[in-house]
Amino acid sequence: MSLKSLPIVDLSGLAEAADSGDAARLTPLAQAFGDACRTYGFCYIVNHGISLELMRQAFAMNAAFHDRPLEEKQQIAINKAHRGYMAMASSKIITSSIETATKPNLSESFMLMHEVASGDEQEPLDGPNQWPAEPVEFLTVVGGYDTALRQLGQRMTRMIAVALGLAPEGLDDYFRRPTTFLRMLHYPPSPADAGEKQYGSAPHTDYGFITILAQDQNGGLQVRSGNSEDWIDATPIEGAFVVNIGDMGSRWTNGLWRSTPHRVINRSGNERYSIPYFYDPSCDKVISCLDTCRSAENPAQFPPVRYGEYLMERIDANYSYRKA
Ligand SMILES: O=C(O)CCC(=O)C(=O)O
Ligand SMILES: [Fe+2]
Repeated sequence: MSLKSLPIVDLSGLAEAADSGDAARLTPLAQAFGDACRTYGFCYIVNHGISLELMRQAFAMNAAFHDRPLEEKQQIAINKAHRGYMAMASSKIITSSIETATKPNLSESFMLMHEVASGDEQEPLDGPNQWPAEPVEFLTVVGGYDTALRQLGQRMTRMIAVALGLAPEGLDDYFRRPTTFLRMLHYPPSPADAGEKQYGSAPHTDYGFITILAQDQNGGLQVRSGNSEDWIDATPIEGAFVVNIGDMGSRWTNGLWRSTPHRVINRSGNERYSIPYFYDPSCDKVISCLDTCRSAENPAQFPPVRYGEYLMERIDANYSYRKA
């Protein structure tokens, strides 16, 4: 199958329906979202409840942070808990089944994860976040954005449960301590002489459950069309998020929902900023094929896996700082 543009799913009413666990009101949203996930693994969402103003403020912080001097950003260089600043060219996608990455990605980023107080660490990636001292509003704005996105992830998970034939609360237990990554990305313009395979983000699938991505107006994100070699532009829509299913989301659903390859090439000539938010299960949860996604004719394709173990394998393979 090939497609020209991603479907747009209207989530009006999600907050009330999800918070009250109202399956009947979640059903129409769940149907539209589930269709997109089965067919494309990608869609835009609109009327999702996050204000345009908050999105704009988060982008302003993204640009202001990356404008700070490199030495200052390096003071919060990414740590073993995967939190902090990742300099240009430090992530290369090794586990991609799509294409062997030959050059590091042309991007720098700031990674914020779910907060774990010092002394409360239980999992390999647990630990406190590293906040920059400048810009001074960063913690308040980005912390607020992170909280809002977590709530959206929670609500969408109730819709997703319904889409997968469960009660609205059917997946709640897996997300008691969700594993979250908020990544503030900066992509410089791709140089005019950039050769083949020089990407802002090389072709990959995401590891986790769902990704809720905000992008600026520059464009550059492309999504693979069906099983073909064509790429379609995820053209920016102001105020919308691009949502996609990650490998764990696909595995959980026995492959019924797709984890679709995507890539970024910033040909706009401008600095490009994006903020993906990865909303994943608690690390201590074992993910096995959902009962509603298997049958005698369609048995489970993947063995159960503890989410934390699966995640560490992917993270250790893809980030050079972990090998240092
Ligand atoms: O920057 C983007 O538009 C996409 C980023 C992405 O795919 C990722 O970080 O996994
Ligand atoms: Fe991605």
